[in-house]
Amino acid sequence: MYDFVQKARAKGQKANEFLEDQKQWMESYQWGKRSLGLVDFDDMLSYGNQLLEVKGILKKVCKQMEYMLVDEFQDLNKLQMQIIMALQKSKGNVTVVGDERQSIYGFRGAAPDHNFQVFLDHFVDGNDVGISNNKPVKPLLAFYKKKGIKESSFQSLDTNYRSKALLVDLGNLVMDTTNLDNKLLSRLRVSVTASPENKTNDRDTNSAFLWRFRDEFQEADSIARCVKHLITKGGYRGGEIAILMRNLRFGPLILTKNLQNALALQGIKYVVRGGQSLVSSRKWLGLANYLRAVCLKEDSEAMKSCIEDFVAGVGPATLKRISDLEGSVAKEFFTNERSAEDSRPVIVGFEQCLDFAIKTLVVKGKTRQSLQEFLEQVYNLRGQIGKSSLSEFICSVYDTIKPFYIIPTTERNDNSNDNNNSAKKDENLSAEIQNLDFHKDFLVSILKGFSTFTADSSHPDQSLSENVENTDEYHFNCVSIDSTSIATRPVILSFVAHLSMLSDSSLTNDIGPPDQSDSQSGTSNVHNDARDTVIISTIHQAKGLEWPVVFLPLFIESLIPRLPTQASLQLSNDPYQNTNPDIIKAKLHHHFEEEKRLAYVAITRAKEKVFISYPHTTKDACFLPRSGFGFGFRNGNPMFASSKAVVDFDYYEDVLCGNDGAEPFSLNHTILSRFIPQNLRANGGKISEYGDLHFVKF
Ligand SMILES: Nc1ncnc2c1ncn2[C@@H]1O[C@H](COP(=O)(O)OP(=O)(O)OP(=O)(O)O)[C@@H](O)[C@H]1O
Repeated sequence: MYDFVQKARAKGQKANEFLEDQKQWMESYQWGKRSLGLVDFDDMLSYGNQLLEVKGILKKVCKQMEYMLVDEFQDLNKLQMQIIMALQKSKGNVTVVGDERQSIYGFRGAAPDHNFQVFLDHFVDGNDVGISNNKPVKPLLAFYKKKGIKESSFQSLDTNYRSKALLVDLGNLVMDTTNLDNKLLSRLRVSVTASPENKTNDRDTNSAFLWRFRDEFQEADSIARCVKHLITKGGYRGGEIAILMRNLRFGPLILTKNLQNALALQGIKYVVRGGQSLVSSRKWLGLANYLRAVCLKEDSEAMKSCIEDFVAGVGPATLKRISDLEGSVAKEFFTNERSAEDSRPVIVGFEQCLDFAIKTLVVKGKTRQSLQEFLEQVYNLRGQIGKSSLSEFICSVYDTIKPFYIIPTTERNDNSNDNNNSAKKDENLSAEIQNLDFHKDFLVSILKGFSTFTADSSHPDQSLSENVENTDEYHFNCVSIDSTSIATRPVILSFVAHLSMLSDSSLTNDIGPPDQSDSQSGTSNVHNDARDTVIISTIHQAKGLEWPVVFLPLFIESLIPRLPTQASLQLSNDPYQNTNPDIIKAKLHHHFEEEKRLAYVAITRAKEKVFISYPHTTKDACFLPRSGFGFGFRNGNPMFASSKAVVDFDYYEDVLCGNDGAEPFSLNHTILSRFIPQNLRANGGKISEYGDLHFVKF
């Protein structure tokens, strides 16, 4: 319903244009909003627009601004365009920047052709407003010359300073196959070239990769290993890497789940953006950290975060003092537990430092007491591993941290320099507990919805959610956390990954530039450091952003390009129109053009490397190699038009594309017919239902 309302409003549809049942939807949606006292995003636009009609307001607003600059102009819908029109003070005060290739908000009513047309008709007055040395858009000028528009009213931005030349080529290949049926847009299009600097860089030859994997588990695992490799050996930081996907969910399927598990198992910090967050709360992150701290003794960062969250009066300064004991702990270990001949290095985790700090009175008084109590709780919970079921165990962890969320700040002992910091945090946490019904039943319901592939690695597809009891009955085998066996850890980590996805927005909120005091004191507060956090995001959310390295997993038909649904084709209720092959063809064309632009946006987010991948076993194949996108496999090697892409990780030889011989491609191929799976192609123009999706036969 929301989807319908959103689209209708974005298109500026009026009530009298709706059918009877659509009117009812609209009314009940409005009623629901009003009764809850809510204003949605479109309301902000339409109320804003209405406000401008109130006498005096428009004048007042316009007085405040001399010039207007509109970025991402192609994405404006009609309502937004109306606002721009209203705010236009005089010709020449509006500058718009847009790229028709990046128009990916058609589903929200974006109408680039309409926007550019309106701009040319209403805003351009022929004033010479030359602002750069870029070339004007020649073809467009020829067309508009007779209207008296001067050349410098248009500037073409045709140099890509962001990406390596091969990535620019790849983007162009994708777009070259786009058939523009709109004259204005085709006149506006300029061909993009890489900047001279990006053309000459040696690394360019290793910038684009196409991977095919056995299945989505192998894909996720390999991406996580590759990310790790890039961070540990390639000199990249986590925050320089993004994993972009068409959808983070697909119906009930959580598409990022495998990736999250794989990243968690590699110890890579990540944040999921753009997903539908079921629970937006920091407390879920707190629970996830506590689980990690209990289950993974070596996860120092999780333990530090827990202490910050759950131990009163301890903040970054105290944590740093404790971390600094690393050397002393190692020395003690060598003296007491190692023979003189054993020269293996020793890795000291934060927990050992904490234990040492308590023993040697490096921390004193109430802080020491609180830290000791915290450690004892952790040890107690660890003792349960191997004895209780997953749900019992997680509920015990929850019971342990629950009091920290409900004890008011004033009753907490704040006894160090970190008081302010921790008091503020406590305040946030207790505000959250009041707002959300955070109780055990809810936790258990999440647990019941949790399915993991790690419970029985011999059956990677086993979904524990099919049988809740399975999860509940699953007992940990791992008797000691120190054991090298990881038999139970994946289960817990899977759950942690699952949980952190539920709390993705709270994680996102936590990410920010490193705290000044932290960098001065040398403390690394990794959890709050965006620079070390890999981003998992939707392609739509990545718009306008860039990363040195971009992974594009699950590049499979049905995700990208998404197959058209009845709704996406916006078929009308008129049965004649729905069976008219020309109309259907035109709408399909429109649908897939937008999907290709999405691929273009995804590819052009990368500055240095892009890894496009897809699992082989799914029913849906990757459409890239056989589409007009201009790249595919030859003799088992991924190739683009220039054959320049060479995979540079020997490490990954085993997981790279299989030998499927040449798979030729043709730039001239009719994209449309290639996109529609063979079995769905038929004569006539009937719509058939296929599972939940409606496919169109033509
Ligand atoms: N003249 C220039 N010289 C060097 N680098 C530049 C120049 N202009 C832009 N860049 C760099 O190129 C990258 C892309 O620039 P910017 O984000 O402004 O482009 P954009 O057209 O808005 O991109 P998109 O619309 O695809 O998101 C940035 O890293 C920016 O610093």
